[in-house]
Amino acid sequence: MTQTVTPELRQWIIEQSTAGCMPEAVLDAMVKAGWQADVAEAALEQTLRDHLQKLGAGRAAAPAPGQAPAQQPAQATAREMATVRVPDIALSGSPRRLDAGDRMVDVIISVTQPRVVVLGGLLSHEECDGLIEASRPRLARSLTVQTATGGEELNPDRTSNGMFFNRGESELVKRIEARIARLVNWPVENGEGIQVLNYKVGAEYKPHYDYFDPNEPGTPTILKRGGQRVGTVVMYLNEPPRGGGTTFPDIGLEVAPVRGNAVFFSYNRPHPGTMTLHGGAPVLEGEKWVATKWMRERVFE
Ligand SMILES: O=C(O)CCC(=O)C(=O)O
Ligand SMILES: [Fe+2]
Repeated sequence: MTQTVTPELRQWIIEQSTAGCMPEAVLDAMVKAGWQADVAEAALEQTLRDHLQKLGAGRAAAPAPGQAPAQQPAQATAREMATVRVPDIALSGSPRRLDAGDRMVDVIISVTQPRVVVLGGLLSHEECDGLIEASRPRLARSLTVQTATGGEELNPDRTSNGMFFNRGESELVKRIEARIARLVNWPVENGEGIQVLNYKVGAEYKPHYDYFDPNEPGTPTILKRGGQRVGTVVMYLNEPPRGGGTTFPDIGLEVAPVRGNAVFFSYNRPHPGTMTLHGGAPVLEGEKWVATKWMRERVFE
């Protein structure tokens, strides 16, 4: 059976995309509604391309008489058209150290795909201790935002204790937030409050993605506050003698938890294709403390 793309479907695609739905989610919904995957993909790509061209034509100046019309941009895929800007660290020229404003930070490892950068000395030892001590009275078994409802729940995949600082709540928190914002070129206002996690022996955070799953019914509610997550910085506040590394199974990378160091990674769409699956490996000896900073597309308040 041949399926025909109707004007209603085109209109629906444009509405979903304008509302911030990623192409993968729109595609998925179409397939679930009975569209053949190849028809759905072609319709999505063509509709978005036509729509963007129409928007662009509205803005572009008409060519002067006798002048050739402006060249059409190279054909982009629907995914490329929907790609968002993400936090990133300026590493062109391969600098050994980065100026984070009030502190120089070492570049230890950088990976381009996925974007992962291991940073040395993002925090001083005193700052690590300061975060741990400030968090202690507020620790509770970690809750994860539950995308099914938009609420919070106890997550068996995450056996750590945790708490959130409010953004800018103390001089220490403010200083660290400003440093991260400068390093990853992303506004402080787009960041969630720093989260501190404490893992005891045997505790872990099973591999997961930090973005919110577009297929979960609670996700649109979560996204109203600042849009998707697009980047993460995990800072190590202490050093468990064994275990507790941050693993990236898709690329076989394990980052050792070294006090004051951090791992940064970014993801331009909420999709496993970003290869940003990661987890906190079980702590085998001692305990582990980390502070996580998540960055959103827009202002988070
Ligand atoms: O504990 C770790 O190494 C990873 C933490 C993490 O993935 C998170 O906080 O989202
Ligand atoms: Fe994570």
